Amino acid sequence: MRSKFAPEPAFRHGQPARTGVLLCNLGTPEAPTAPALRRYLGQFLSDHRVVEIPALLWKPILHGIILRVRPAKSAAKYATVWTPDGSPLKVWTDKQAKLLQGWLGEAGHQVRVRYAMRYGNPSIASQLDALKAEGVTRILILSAYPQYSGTTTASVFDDVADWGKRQRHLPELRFVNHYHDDPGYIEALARRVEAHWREHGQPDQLVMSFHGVPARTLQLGDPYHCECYKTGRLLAERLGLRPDRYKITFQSRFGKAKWLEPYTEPSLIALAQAGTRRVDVICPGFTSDCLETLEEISQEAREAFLHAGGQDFHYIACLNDSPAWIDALSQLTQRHLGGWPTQIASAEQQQADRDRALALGAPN
Ligand SMILES: C=CC1=C(C)c2cc3[nH]c(cc4nc(cc5[nH]c(cc1n2)c(C)c5CCC(=O)O)C(CCC(=O)O)=C4C)c(C)c3C=C
Ligand SMILES: [Fe+2]
Ligand SMILES: [Fe+2]
Repeated sequence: MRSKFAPEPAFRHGQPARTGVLLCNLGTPEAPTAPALRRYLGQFLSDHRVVEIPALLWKPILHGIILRVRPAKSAAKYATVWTPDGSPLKVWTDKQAKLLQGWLGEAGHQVRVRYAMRYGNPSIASQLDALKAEGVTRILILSAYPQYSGTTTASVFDDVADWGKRQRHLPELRFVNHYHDDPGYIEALARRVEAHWREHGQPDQLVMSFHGVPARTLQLGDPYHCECYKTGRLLAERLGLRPDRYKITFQSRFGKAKWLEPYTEPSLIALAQAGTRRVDVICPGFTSDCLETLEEISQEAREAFLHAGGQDFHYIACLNDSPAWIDALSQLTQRHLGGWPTQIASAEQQQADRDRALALGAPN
């Protein structure tokens, strides 16, 4: 009888435990084309964590309508943000993983950093396999989502658990649930905003736009809404903004059901109509720029605000490869690795690693 467990390499007695960090992001299509979008959306929207409609009802809608119409429309939007190196989400996540590896210290300090995508490639399973093949026996799963949501964070957990079901020799696993109020994360966001304001002055309103989820999930106990509000409040406090100078909104609504409100675009239109001349928009829940920030906010929402009478619209880029963010990621990782004997490097070695990571291309 064939076993469902993959064959294991011979157990290496006496070798030091190696630690892996897997930075997991949502996923993105392989190309800005309708067939690539069909594959990506097919996998994404079949996840019951994302669309909580019974499969018997949802499958005919997904395959009969959505996957016939949406791929071409979404592909056209992706084409407007695609870079020579591929999808922005993948480019930034790849770079963050490389920089984090440098910040933490490379070979010799026993920590190996990789990134994976929940949908599409590189898959979570392939990167967990790769870490195991590199001799890693302890893995920290770190999602790119600061705010916990069943639709994203828990879905990453499901995928890791599915992989685990196929392993005979499991690594030790740790899972970061959220870091929506992490001081390093808030500081990195604040520095992003302050850098923008040093160059362009302050707006009348700072709009903090988070990805939406169905409103029902809040009633059912998902903490996402509360965590977005806490992030927003902490960022405003750090920036010294009074409550009438900022607004928290939710974007990227999908389908006809009620999602978390207030919605971003109608809020921007209302602000313009009420005489707000300049808005700055930041998307704190997205740690990498992607379709939802570069197209939906920086293009579509900008146009809606200006069309409604607003004068000036500034989009503030995501954390991407900002040094304060990589530093926050590194602190967060080290805290969650606490207790695992990973031989974190000396202060001098860490500085040398940061210099090397910066030479990889992070701006100052
Ligand atoms: C169908 C419901 C969706 C839920 C629930 C949802 C939650 C959710 N998503 C993100 C982050 C991202 N979503 C992105 C794209 C995207 N999201 C949905 C739908 C839901 N998201 C779709 C259909 C798409 C694809 C684009 C489209 O066709 O409109 C992205 C960008 C990916 C990229 O390639 O650039 C991100 C990031 C979060 C954080 C979240 C819940 C908190
Ligand atoms: Fe989404
Ligand atoms: Fe969108």
